[in-house]
Amino acid sequence: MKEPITISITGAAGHIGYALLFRIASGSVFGADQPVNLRLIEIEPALPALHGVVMELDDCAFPLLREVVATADLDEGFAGANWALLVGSVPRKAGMERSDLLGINGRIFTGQGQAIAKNAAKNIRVLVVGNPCNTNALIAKNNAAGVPSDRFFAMTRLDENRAKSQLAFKAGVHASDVTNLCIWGNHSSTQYPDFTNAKINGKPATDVISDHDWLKGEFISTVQQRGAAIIKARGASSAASAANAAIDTVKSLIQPTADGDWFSVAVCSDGSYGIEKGLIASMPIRTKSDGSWEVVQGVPVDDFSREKIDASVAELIEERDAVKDLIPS
Ligand SMILES: NC(=O)C1=CN([C@@H]2O[C@H](COP(=O)(O)OP(=O)(O)OC[C@H]3O[C@@H](n4cnc5c(N)ncnc54)[C@H](O)[C@@H]3O)[C@@H](O)[C@H]2O)C=CC1
Ligand SMILES: O=C([O-])CC(=O)C(=O)O
Repeated sequence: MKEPITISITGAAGHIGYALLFRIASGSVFGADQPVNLRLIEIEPALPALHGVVMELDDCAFPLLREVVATADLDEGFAGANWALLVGSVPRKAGMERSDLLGINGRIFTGQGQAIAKNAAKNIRVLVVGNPCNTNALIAKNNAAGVPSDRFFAMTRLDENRAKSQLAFKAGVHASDVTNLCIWGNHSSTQYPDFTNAKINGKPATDVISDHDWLKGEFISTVQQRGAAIIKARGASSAASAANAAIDTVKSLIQPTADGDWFSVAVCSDGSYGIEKGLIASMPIRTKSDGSWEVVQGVPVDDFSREKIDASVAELIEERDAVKDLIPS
């Protein structure tokens, strides 16, 4: 039996938390031979609800689940963490942009970044889900002195999965037939789902789908606005699909990427593709056989794509400038 790994999850009593914890505890994320410890972090008022969730975890009698800690104390919550899934934060309501949450949520990620730096394991990896996730990840990264920048990620996988499903519906194929789908930029309504490099059963999506007006118009706006459409329909923001995307992200970061493919996650830019260094921006990523990741280089960026990527990166710069006081110089 392997040594247990420790996963810290904030917002564990929330909607996404409820859809996430049980899949991690069951072994469907880190593997059927990998025991896990869960350190579940909530704000004080949500601790009673969190205790109910812990009772349910107990009642599953998961063979791989070892220690479960429920706490509002960040030092205790991130102690020895190998992975930190930062979900805890307020979701937006109908009519809001995700960036409207910066003032409410941004501050959460200063203390969490500091606590991660102080308490987590040396190999910590941090996935930020709470919105606006790119800039919250930027805040966490910049407050986590000593933790390398390549350990911080923000989630754009839900957007990738949404884009794959939309292309698959249009082409009359299954979503798993769609590969090489990159979301560029911010997890926001400026994000760019790049159909120009996507493939459907190995062929360019632009050859398989002849309706290029749809690709350039309705496809992009459907993906950009999908979160808002779910809030309108459900009266609450995506939770099960978001938890599923968080799981897909972690799995993609721990398993080698299929040859020639890539996946989407926002990482700390090294300046690739002209994206300002230091921003947390989504781009094409692959995981190598040694478990490290790299930005896939040489993905063609035409004039149409360039304009879209630049618009989303400009928004990331605006968000960063708006939270200057949360980022130590
Ligand atoms: N990146 C993405 O693709 C997506 C991101 N989201 C975002 O995920 C976040 C969580 O969504 P839901 O689970 O639906 O919301 P929710 O309101 O159901 O749960 C959030 C939980 O976070 C907790 N929380 C608040 N502040 C906290 C703090 N400082 N420390 C620890 N926990 C704290 C709350 O008590 C609550 O239990 C929202 O910001 C939402 O916008 C949602 C869907 C997709
Ligand atoms: O739209 C929202 O506020 C929640 C979210 O991030 C998504 O569903 O992509």
